Amino acid sequence: MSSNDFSQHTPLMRQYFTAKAEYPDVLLFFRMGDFYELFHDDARKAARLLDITLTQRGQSGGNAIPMAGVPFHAADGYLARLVALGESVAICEQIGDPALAKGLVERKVVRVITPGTLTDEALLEDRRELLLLSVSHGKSGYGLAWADVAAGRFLLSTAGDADQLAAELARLNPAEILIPDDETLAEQLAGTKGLRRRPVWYFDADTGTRQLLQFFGVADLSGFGLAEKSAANALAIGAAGALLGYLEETQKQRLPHLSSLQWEIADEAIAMNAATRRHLELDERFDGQLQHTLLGVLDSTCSPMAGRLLRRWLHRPLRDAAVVGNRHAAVQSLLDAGLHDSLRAVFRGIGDLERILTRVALRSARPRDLSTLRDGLKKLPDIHALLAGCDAPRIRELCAVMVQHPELAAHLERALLEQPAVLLRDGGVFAPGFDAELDELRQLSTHADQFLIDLEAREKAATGIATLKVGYNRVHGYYIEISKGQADKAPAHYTRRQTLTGAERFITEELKGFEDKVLSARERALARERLLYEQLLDELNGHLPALRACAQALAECDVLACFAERAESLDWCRPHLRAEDGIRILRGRHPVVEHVREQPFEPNDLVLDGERRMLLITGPNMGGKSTYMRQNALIILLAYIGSFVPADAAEIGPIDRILTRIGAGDDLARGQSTFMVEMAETSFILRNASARSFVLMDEIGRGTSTYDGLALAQACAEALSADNRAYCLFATHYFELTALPESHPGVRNVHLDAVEHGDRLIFMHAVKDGPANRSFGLQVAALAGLPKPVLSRAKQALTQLESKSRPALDLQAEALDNPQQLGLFVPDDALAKAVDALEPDELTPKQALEALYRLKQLR
Ligand SMILES: Nc1ncnc2c1ncn2[C@@H]1O[C@H](COP(=O)(O)OP(=O)(O)OP(=O)(O)O)[C@@H](O)[C@H]1O
Repeated sequence: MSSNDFSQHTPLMRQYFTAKAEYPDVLLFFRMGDFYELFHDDARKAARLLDITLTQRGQSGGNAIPMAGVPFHAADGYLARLVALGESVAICEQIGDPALAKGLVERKVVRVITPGTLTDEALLEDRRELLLLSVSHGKSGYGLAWADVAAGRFLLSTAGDADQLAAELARLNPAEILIPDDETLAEQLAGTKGLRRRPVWYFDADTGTRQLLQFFGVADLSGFGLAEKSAANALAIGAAGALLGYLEETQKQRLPHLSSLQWEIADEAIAMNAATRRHLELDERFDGQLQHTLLGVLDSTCSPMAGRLLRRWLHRPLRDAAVVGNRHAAVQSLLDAGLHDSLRAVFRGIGDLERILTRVALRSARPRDLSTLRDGLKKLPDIHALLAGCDAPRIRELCAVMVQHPELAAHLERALLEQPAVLLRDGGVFAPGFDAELDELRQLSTHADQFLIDLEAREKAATGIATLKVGYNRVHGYYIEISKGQADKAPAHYTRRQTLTGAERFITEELKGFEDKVLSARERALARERLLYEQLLDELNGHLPALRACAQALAECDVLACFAERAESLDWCRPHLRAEDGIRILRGRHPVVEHVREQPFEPNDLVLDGERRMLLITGPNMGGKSTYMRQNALIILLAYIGSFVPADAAEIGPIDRILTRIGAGDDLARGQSTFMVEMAETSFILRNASARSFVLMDEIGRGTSTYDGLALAQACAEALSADNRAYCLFATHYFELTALPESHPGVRNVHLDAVEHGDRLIFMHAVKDGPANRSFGLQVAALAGLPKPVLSRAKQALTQLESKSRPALDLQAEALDNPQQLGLFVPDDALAKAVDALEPDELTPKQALEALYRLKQLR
């Protein structure tokens, strides 16, 4: 806008435009009295996003000004909605006192509320952290720095390639991402929510180093593992510098609670990419629902901070069996001592100390934050007493960090009312007896009447004047009134204040002093409370590092107690993480399906080792293939976060990755066809799976024509077993693949079964050795209600197809070039094979009956 334009505006609008010019990209909440007003485009946008009325305000520069506003006292709700939509809001407050200002009151942007930097309780979700992530890039890959400002965590990592970066983004799920304003990342991350482009030089490593040194007040960065001048460090420092710059710009205050910087090294965790997290529905289902997810079943933590820690653990299973084993031992010791219930009863009253301490550091803590902190500290002795009987090393370590603060707890106890006011500005925060001056001020304002009655009685007695009375009027204030007739008896220290027809009014030093005190007592009591509050915050800030460590230890104990409770309630067992390779899960169950299903869940084993690395899983639709595959991935994941697992026994060797390819149409929105997504995910797996990776492949190849699909499925299965040598569960409807074990020693067939009973189909859900013999596709279709005429036509077509003989599976190169040679149905000698495979002495009556049904179907 030219200065010419500018001068045409009213002084208020000029003030507005000056503020807005500094924050062109965010909504500006401009404080006017009891409202935050938005103007021009901001007003139009806010009206649309918040469904508030768009009005107009007078004229400025010759035009009506579009305006929308939200009441100051209801601003939190609107801000929460805006940040949830990814918007940032600059809060422009009135700085001066409007009553004292000559002309226009001064206004200033005091902070910018952005989705990734929230700390206000009202704007945060209890159990979900909001992260601000900054990403830099260079020849050696990417540097990542992220902060959970509300909890006071500041971390670093690096990603070697775009795949790893995508995996980290999926793990962290940041609310805001700062990227250099160049093409590399902008293109790569296009469409990611919360992207903010920042000038490229903000990510410069030298600038970053200076910023970090200054921010932490240290002479070098060796304490943060950043001493070495490596390319990875430079990238991480660049990202951290840009992040600090953004925090400075938006928060406009010191952030003393971000007191350290930690590395989270990718190789220390079991890697899971975005697809795996989605497929396993760790904390969100395909349809976006949160219920019936692993976290939904697992999370019985008491405090919100523990809920957040558990979610972080779930997204970052650790490879270090010693650390995880210590968690198992801690859970076991809680169970052995039968402590988890009583511990959890105490944790229920702990509250979100982690976030409260952040607000203490930012001096935005509210009175109820401090009373929650007080109540939490009061519980520490009980927690220590309960844990005294637990000798698990991790519990002992946590107890050592959970330092008790008896003096601080007693101080808060003395200082605060049991239930202090919600807002400091209303007073009513400090307890009587804590501060003599406050008590007196309160006494004055609340007990003024009694004082006057007492004074009147005293003065009557002292002067012997029966008509003497004490009164008050708005003009003259307090007075002692004596009737005309007795006025000359007034003692010498009475000063005449007013003469009325029938009476004289006096004032005394004492009454004057009382008046001064009373009239301002309320204001002064409030000011006193504010001062005491600041002092209390100072004191608490002196203990901040120890209190924060204590809060973190409490959160971890809460999670471990949750694991113990879940293990007991859901009958889960302690897994054994062994050093040798291999997986042996006995009678494993799917934690979520079991939880949701009303009928009993059929447990199944999984044994994988050097000889038996891949299971080809066949069986009817609805038979339980996907459930079986996922349950094993979830059991492995649970074991490596430190939880017990839904099985009778589990021994699991080292795992470096969990990789999954499971179909779901959720990627269509991203403009990729189902088949493209399937192949992209498969190629990721083939590039990344190692002999210690656990891989799930669900019906690979079904997204394209039968022969192409079969050929691809075969080639992938061969590669995974022969080249990657990964532990793999490979579910397929291509029966041809069941011949694979003949040529590939590490591959075994297992199947799930169903039996027809009259016109009903009964799924057995039990995993058995050997291939399935038919798919029951038509029966399942009937169950799903496919129209009868379509079904009968399908039956005819099936009979025709089945009557054509087919060659045995041969997927050598020539066959792949002539896919028509490939057949799709059960080999002719299947009946003979199935009869051979029967061991009549080993069968239960139920299994014998099932076998009979199977044999009949093979005819
Ligand atoms: N072990 C089990 N015990 C009890 N019920 C089970 C078991 N496994 C699966 N189910 C039930 O069967 C349903 C179908 O299972 P699932 O989706 O795993 O079958 P599927 O073989 O993968 O089917 P499709 O081939 O059609 O994808 C599940 O929703 C669950 O309710």
